[in-house]
Parts: sequence; C-alpha cells; structure tokens
Amino acid sequence: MPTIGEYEAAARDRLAPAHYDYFAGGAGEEITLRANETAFARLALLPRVLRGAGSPRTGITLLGSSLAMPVLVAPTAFHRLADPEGERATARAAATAGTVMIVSMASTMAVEDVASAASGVTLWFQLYLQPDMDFTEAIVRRAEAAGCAALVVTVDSPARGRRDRDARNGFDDLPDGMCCENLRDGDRVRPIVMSPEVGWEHVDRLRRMTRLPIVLKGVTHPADACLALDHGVSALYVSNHGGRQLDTVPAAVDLLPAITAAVGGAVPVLVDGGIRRGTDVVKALALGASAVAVGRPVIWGLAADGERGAARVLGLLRDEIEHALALCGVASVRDLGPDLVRPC
Ligand SMILES: Cc1cc2nc3c(=O)[nH]c(=O)nc-3n(C[C@H](O)[C@H](O)[C@H](O)COP(=O)(O)O)c2cc1C
Ligand SMILES: CCCCC(=O)C(=O)O
Repeated sequence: MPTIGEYEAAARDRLAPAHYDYFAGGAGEEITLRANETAFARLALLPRVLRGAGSPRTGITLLGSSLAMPVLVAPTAFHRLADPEGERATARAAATAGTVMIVSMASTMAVEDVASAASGVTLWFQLYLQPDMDFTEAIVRRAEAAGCAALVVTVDSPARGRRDRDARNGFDDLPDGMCCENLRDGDRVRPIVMSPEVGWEHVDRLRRMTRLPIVLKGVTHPADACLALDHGVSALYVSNHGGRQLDTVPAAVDLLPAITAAVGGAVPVLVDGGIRRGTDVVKALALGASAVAVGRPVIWGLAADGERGAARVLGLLRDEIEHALALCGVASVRDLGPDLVRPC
C-alpha cells in the first residue's frame, strides 16, 4: 500500500467499529483532530535549487538515543485491540525502522515484555503522574529496569477527554482478557488516575526520583514551556493529544513557532498530531521541531498488517522524508529552517 491513507482504510475494514472509532476519534466536535491534518495542508514548502546537497541524511540523536529518522512512535494505548501481538509487534517494527517507540503507560503488554520483543529497540516510557507517588515510583522503577531511556510525562490529561464516538459506542473498557499490564499492583489492576490535583511539585518529585531524562508531553502554552525549563525537563513535546483531550486547541504544527521561540534552543522540542506525510515532517522540522511523532499511522499499520504493516508505515515516512529533503535541496534534517515554509 503506497500511503498511510490506504493503511487507515484497511485498518477500518479489519477493526471492530467501536475499536476503529476509539483509535480514530477525538474529543467534542473533533475540531482539533481535523485541524491537526489541515494545518499541514495550509503550509507550503519553498524549495531551494542547485544546492549540490547530495543524498539526504535523515538520522538524528535525541536525548542520547540514535534514530535513523526524526520520527518517533508516539505513545498510544491498547495495541492488542489492533493486533494479537500488540505492543511487542510495534516494538519490533520500531526496531526495524531504527526509531524510538514510546511505550504507553496504558499498553496492553507489560513494559518488560515489550522490551524483550526486539533486541536493540530503544524504548521511552510514557507516564501519567499518579497522585499516589509511591505507585508512580514503582512504575518508574519498572520502566528503568526494563531499559527505557527516557520518561515522557503526559500533562494534558488532568481529566479524560470527552469522546463522543466512545460514548455513543459504549466503549469504556478493554475486552475480557486484556488489561493495562503496567498497572498491575499485587492481585489487582489499578485504574489510571487522571487527576486535576497534579502540579509542578509532582514533576519536581519525579525529577528527584530518577536520573532518566524527562520529556513533558502536551505542552501548548508558551508560558508553560518557560516554566518547564525552570523545572529541569530535558525536552518539550508539543501535542494536543491528537485532538483527544481539549477540543478547539490549535493544530499542533501551529503551536510550534511560539513554543520554539519561548524555549530558545535550550532543550529539544518534539511535536505530534496530524503527521501523515514526509512533507509534514519536513515542515515541522523547518519550524523548529527536533523530531516528530506519529500515533494513529502506526496503529493503522498494525491493524492492517501487524508488525509488517507498522514497519511499512514507518518505512514509508522515511522514504518520503528523504525524497522531500532531496527536492528541497537539503542535505540533512539539521539544515531545515523556517525560510523553507510559508502559509499557502
Ligand atoms: C488510540 C490512541 C491512544 C492514545 N494513547 C495515549 C496514551 O496512552 N498516552 C499518551 O500520552 N498519549 C496517547 N495518545 C496520544 C498520542 O500520543 C499522540 O499525541 C497523538 O496520537 C498524535 O496524533 P496523531 O495520531 O495524529 O499522530 C493516544 C492517541 C491515540 C490515537
Ligand atoms: C487510560 C488510557 C488513556 C489512553 C489515551 O491517552 C487516549 O486514549 O488518548
């Protein structure tokens, strides 16, 4: 299949409708969900010519991890709804693509099992800070012991997003035989708490708890970007959660310029939301992102064709990035700048 759009169509055919809706859907009127993709269409690329740039290089280093391309696998929950091999298949696909998989705290396989699925895969671990900081610490220790190289703390979820499709479908729990394996605590599986009580002091406690780099995911306001730097985070991750939390937040790529300006190069800035093409990646990098991540595209690959489908989606993006860089007259993703992008 030549495009991510066709993987989505194939995934839709294969998935139970309620599960497709869970993966595809967003909050409220899905205004932010749609905006994430259309914002890329509203940006034009202005290529340079005769640069003699040679074959493009897509590799980057991010927080000490080496990536063959500037595209990470965003943390997404419940991969076993898409494929029986679940997050283990995704980890192998990420290893094949030479990139980082961010394992969701809400994965349907335990982080230790995901880590053992593919030799040489680089995992980062996504965390919702639990108000019970002892339990948070227990999960952090598991992620560390499993070899995760960074913690991605999702801060856009002081409450669960209101997703009308899920409400209509009555989808509010995993089927029997599946659970969030990282939430096991003795004999029970804890629910993930999304708490409005969580504040910067929890980030400070986490900072003292671990030596792993902390990436703050879900930052949209420049003032929060500045605060995050004061609290010692190692990277910022601009995201509106794929339009699944607060509806009517601006499109992810439109948030980038103000955040990168606020950060002033002090730490890397990641972004996700609506990236479906190599040209989208090039635009985000030109606007100051160090790397991007993709959520749904990997799920579509996984649901359509398991590990092979997820690997193919990532491979497609890499091919498209190389091609777009060549056509922009750019030798490496590091050479992209804002002069290459303008509004349509
Ligand atoms: C089905 C699904 C599950 C998700 N689960 C999580 C999660 O567990 N933790 C998290 O931080 N973000 C989660 N996200 C948000 C993604 O990390 C990411 O921000 C978003 O998918 C990016 O948009 P995209 O799907 O357009 O690439 C989820 C997104 C989707 C679509
Ligand atoms: C408790 C699971 C949260 C998954 C999530 O973040 C999402 O569906 O967007």
